[in-house]
Amino acid sequence: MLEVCDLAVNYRNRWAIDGISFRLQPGHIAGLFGPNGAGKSTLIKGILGLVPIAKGAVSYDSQPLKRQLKKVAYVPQRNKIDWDYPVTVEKVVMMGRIPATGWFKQPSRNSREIVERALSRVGMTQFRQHQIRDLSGGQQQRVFLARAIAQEADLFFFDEPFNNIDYRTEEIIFEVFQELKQQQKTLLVISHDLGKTIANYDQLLLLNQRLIAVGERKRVLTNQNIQQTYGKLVSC
Ligand SMILES: Nc1ncnc2c1ncn2[C@@H]1O[C@H](COP(=O)(O)OP(=O)(O)OP(=O)(O)O)[C@@H](O)[C@H]1O
Repeated sequence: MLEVCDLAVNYRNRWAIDGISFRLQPGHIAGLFGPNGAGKSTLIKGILGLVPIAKGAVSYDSQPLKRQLKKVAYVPQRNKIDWDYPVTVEKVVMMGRIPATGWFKQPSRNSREIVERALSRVGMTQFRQHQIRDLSGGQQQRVFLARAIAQEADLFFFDEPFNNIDYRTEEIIFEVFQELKQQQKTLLVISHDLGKTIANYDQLLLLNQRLIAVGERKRVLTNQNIQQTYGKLVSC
């Protein structure tokens, strides 16, 4: 189980997030929602130690998560990635194997098979030798999903994977999420869609600097919680 306890991140004397506590169970998909600037990306970065945390603790199976980062797959927002970097699709997915095999080692046959299966799963096999910068946004997102699959992690963090993608890519992403859930993985996904895709999440978190609500969909999506999170009523 992932446990976040009283987490806070401060940027230049301003609290981006404060007092965040929650737990995520294996075999659950959690959706993290909140307005722009609510601190959603910061929360994931704080959990992973990618930004300094001002206070709080994060543990996985009762041990500090920072000592178990090999078990984590993280897919950042697409617009935060340098897409001009010259690298092929296959190499990007193979990078998912580095935590397991180490740097500077020739990929094992097992790793090559895992990468092949991951590429096939997201429908990108025929693009394996393409440069990542030449792909469409949705194709790039599929490649990063394949890299996360290839990592064979226990915990998965996705920052807005659904931005600017087509319907089929969205479908593939949710199919893979369900497969990971069946494998008892733990998923935390940032999204903005409080519409029909909300049914894919077992647990919702509403964030606006503080955690407004966390838990099962029906209990979380009350008008009062949504108003507190977004500052106005939205239909969902
Ligand atoms: N490196 C940084 N230095 C200073 N302030 C930052 C930094 N990163 C984020 N912030 C600020 O912290 C707040 C939370 O940002 P964050 O990116 O976590 O929000 P978000 O909920 O992910 O937003 P969005 O939905 O727009 O992606 C914002 O006010 C942002 O301007």
